[in-house]
Amino acid sequence: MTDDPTTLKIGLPKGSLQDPTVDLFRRAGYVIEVSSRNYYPRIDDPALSCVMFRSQEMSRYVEDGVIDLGICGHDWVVENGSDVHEVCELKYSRATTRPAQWVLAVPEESEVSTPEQLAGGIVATELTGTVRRYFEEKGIELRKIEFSWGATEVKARLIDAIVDITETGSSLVANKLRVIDTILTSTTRLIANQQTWADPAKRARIEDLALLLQGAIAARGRVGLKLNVPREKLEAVLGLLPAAKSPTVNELADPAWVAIEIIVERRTERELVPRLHRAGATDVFSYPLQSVI
Ligand SMILES: Nc1ncnc2c1ncn2[C@@H]1O[C@H](COP(=O)(O)OP(=O)(O)OP(=O)(O)O)[C@@H](O)[C@H]1O
Ligand SMILES: O=P(O)(O)OC[C@H]1O[C@H](OP(=O)(O)OP(=O)(O)O)[C@H](O)[C@@H]1O
Ligand SMILES: [Mg+2]
Repeated sequence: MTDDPTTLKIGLPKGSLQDPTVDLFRRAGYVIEVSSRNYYPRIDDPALSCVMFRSQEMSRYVEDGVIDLGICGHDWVVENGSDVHEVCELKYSRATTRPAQWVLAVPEESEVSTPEQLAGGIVATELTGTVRRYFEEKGIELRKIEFSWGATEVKARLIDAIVDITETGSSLVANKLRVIDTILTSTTRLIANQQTWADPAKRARIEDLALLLQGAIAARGRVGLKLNVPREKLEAVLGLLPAAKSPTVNELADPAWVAIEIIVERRTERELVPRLHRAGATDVFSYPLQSVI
């Protein structure tokens, strides 16, 4: 890491969020290299220096100014009660773009179906502070909230319940667990040290970084479409396109034809393209987008 005071020190999350975070930086246009035992990834931006931390600890180091910025789950900012500035939400988890959820779960065969029925029981979790507050706010007294180092699902049958994180739900299904409540929903965040954020020059650079990262996320769900249309069918084809943004319409060498270019939601592509073709569009091709800002 550099000691240059103008360099922004950013913490990248080790663990669950590591691969999707590195992938996000690459799609945002950075060349970033991570090697397995070196916790200082190399990045091709001289104004940024990277260090890897566990997501759980990120907000503490950002709060203390050890690093200027960090990427971590919102859950651990809440759990640590850190005074940091949340610059923006970055919508990705370990495997999907869905948020991760901390859920209160019991074995499928358990008679418990409400948190109140857990009074006097033992609950295991990694997120002890947040879980303690949850039960306190409901006025439910437990015998114990036990810290779990991991493999939390297995403990549900040894004690009364667990609070663990779920994203795809496959671990809950595999361990035959039933969710009785959601305690916290969490997405990934870009967080900044309060003093760094208060510095206008640094803030502008952080905002630029946020824009690039969010642009790469926005591009993931969209595709570009390019198509040629006979001029007399232009109106019919335009009528099929999403209304929110007007498409680019370009002249072609042959005055009887025009070319249309538009960005659409990836999930609508399959339905839209055959309809455009039927309406007279030819040479329809779609391409992935690197970034949408
Ligand atoms: N599917 C997921 N499982 C676990 N954490 C996830 C998932 N999706 C997103 N996260 C986020 O990742 C962070 C936890 O990451 P971290 O890698 O440090 O823990 P971990 O995955 O439990 O690590 P370990 O492999 O040691 O269990 C949290 O902020 C959490 O919200
Ligand atoms: O809903 P899913 O997509 O299945 O994801 C949730 C799983 O991921 C995490 O486990 P992790 O790999 O961190 O192992 P750990 O339980 O040992 O921490 C979490 O503790 C769940 O087990
Ligand atoms: Mg884990």
